[in-house]
Amino acid sequence: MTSILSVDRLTKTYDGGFTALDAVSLEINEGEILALLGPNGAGKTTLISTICGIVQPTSGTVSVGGHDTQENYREARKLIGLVPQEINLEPFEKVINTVRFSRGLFGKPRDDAYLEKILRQLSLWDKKDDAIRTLSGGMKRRVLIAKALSHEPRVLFLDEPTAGVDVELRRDMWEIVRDLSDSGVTIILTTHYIEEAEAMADRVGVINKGRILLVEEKGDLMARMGQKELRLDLTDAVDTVPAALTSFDLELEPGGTRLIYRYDTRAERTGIVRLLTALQAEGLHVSDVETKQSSLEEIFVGLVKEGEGA
Ligand SMILES: Nc1ncnc2c1ncn2[C@@H]1O[C@H](COP(=O)(O)OP(=O)(O)OP(=O)(O)O)[C@@H](O)[C@H]1O
Repeated sequence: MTSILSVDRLTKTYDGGFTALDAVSLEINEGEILALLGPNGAGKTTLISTICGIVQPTSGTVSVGGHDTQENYREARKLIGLVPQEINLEPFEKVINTVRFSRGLFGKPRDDAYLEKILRQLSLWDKKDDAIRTLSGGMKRRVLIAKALSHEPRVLFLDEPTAGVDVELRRDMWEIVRDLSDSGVTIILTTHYIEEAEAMADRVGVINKGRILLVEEKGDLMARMGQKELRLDLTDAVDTVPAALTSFDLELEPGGTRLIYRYDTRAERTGIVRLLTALQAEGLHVSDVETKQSSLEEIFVGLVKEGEGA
């Protein structure tokens, strides 16, 4: 895997003395989709803005495609496209003109064929001559993406691409992001929606209070998320898990009347029926059952809490 973006101990302390980024290090691989998940005020926008050169870092370095953003800002910035959180478009401008103008800002020669390609990809081609103010909110967001892609960046940042967007548009956006990824663009998006990270990302990073708490393959996180607990209350207490049941992943709670069985919800067989049959064969009677899902949400909330306790 080739690294396209390298963030090394990036720290940002704002003028008032508030540290919004605290020694953040992150390696982004070419072609991946990374979702940065974090609560309000975690530092997501500050991180993106610092990488894109909108905010000056207090210390640390960022390099994009081998170009240091401090020493070689213009070269580094050319490789980055940024879709901001807020819609900041010129209402009376035509779609095509605003996208063409964005490309020009990066000193790229006019290339109508390329702009047609991205406008088509974003289902905006038939709106190219429409004034921005006549577009729906979802289309305006797509225009922001078209602008960000206009100079052919290799890395695209999407800051909260679906904040305040309805469920249907959110799904549209997910599809667009996947499409862009398939066309070879590396994507870093921020979100507070866990399901968004689940739906799109190859890797998920969790950020809170200016610190990266983890960066992990989504599959690994999902494997943890897939865990479910079955709690079985026994009529009579036992001292230990009976030998016949040791092949099951069972935990006996203190007091001896509750067994906890952990299983993978995505497995073809959960083993529950087998477990209940084995319990019966052992002469153990179950008086009540309860299940509990450990979700990515719980993992996320747990991580954030742990980080705060530290
Ligand atoms: N210009 C600034 N001066 C001082 N503090 C700032 C400035 N910009 C942001 N902050 C603070 O830095 C922290 C991180 O803000 P940031 O916008 O990066 O968070 P975020 O994770 O993007 O949040 P959200 O999800 O709400 O957009 C916040 O506490 C915010 O108040």
